[in-house]
Amino acid sequence: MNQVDYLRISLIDRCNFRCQYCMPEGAELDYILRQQLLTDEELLTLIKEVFIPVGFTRFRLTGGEPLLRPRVVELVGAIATLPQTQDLSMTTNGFLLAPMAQNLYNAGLRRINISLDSLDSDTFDQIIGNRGRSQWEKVWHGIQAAYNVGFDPLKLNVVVIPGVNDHEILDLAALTIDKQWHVRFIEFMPIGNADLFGDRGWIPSVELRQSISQRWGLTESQIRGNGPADVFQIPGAKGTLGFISQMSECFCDRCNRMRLSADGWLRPCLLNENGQIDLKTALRNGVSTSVLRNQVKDLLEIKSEINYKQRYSGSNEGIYTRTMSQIGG
Ligand SMILES: Nc1nc2c(ncn2[C@@H]2O[C@H](COP(=O)(O)OP(=O)(O)OP(=O)(O)O)[C@@H](O)[C@H]2O)c(=O)[nH]1
Ligand SMILES: C[S@@+](CC[C@H](N)C(=O)[O-])C[C@H]1O[C@@H](n2cnc3c(N)ncnc32)[C@H](O)[C@@H]1O
Ligand code: SF4
Ligand code: SF4
Repeated sequence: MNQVDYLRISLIDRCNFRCQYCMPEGAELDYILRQQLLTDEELLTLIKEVFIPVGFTRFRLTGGEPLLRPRVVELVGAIATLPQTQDLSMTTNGFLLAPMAQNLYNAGLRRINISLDSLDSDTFDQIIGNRGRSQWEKVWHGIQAAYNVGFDPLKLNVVVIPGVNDHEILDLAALTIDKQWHVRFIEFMPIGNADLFGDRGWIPSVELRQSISQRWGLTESQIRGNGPADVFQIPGAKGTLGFISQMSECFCDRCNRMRLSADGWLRPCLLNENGQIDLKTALRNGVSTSVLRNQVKDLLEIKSEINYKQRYSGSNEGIYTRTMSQIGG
């Protein structure tokens, strides 16, 4: 059985963007009330007394938009300095990153994944649901700031949506040639916005690899991440290209992760709502952390049975009570 040692922690369900693929358009989401969010203290208690003792050593902070979480730099520092933390990373949309990058780095964050779905500011605004002043430049500054501060690896996440940004694949891939950036193309999953997904909202990674390969050639990279990406490289490029192909290929047999929502629900599989445990309510009701540890251990035992089994069946199959922004991706 795969070792499950990677916890994706959603710090907040709110976001300053409304990406088309992540949230249903126009719908009002039920945001978690402030008093229902895990406090910093509760989160640290769960990490120290529940997750680390059962074997978790790698943590990713996500959201919603994690940089909207009050005192996020302090929280990063508290997790980074735990002796058992082997890896601490963050996934962010980058909008608030430029002025925070150095402080996050100083607090102990070393690697960061930033979403960037387009190099064109109009397309970008369309994807992120922005109707006001363009936000692209601020995100681009965030990426540059993270690079200058020394985040390594620096990964850029692109959700590929047919007819929206698929014409930019080569331009986005070209970013890896001169810079040590790692661009990852993600197949759109039918969770978040069923209407946009439609009958087939994703392009198989193999097709993207073919067009990149025709342009520059493409070799398998020696570098592997901690996650589900298959990593390739344009010959001679400084960075790499990752492909996260949850629709066309199955990587569930190498699944190494669970997810903790901002309101304290532990979720064993992104694409399956079975088996979730409400750790926050238990903690607030005075259940001891040793009992919670045993519950998480039991969940780890049965995780492979809960893991997503149906591959794409040709229709819009995603019926989920939480959107991606609420789960953390
Ligand atoms: N189906 C599925 N998709 C995942 C899983 N983990 C990540 N993804 C997808 O990959 C996207 C990017 O994930 P990131 O937050 O950048 O994290 P990662 O790729 O696991 O990160 P690294 O540790 O840097 O390799 C997510 O938004 C999801 O779309 C997973 O366990 N299952
Ligand atoms: C939910 S976001 C949270 C972190 C941060 N707000 C960001 O966008 O990077 C994490 C990741 O989920 C991805 N994502 C969201 N909805 C998705 C979907 N329907 N299919 C595939 N990936 C999705 C985003 O592109 C992003 O890389
Ligand atoms: S993908 Fe990230 S930035 Fe976009 S709406 Fe979802 S949580 Fe917000
Ligand atoms: S779909 Fe579920 S089992 Fe498969 S890799 Fe993602 S989280 Fe793991």
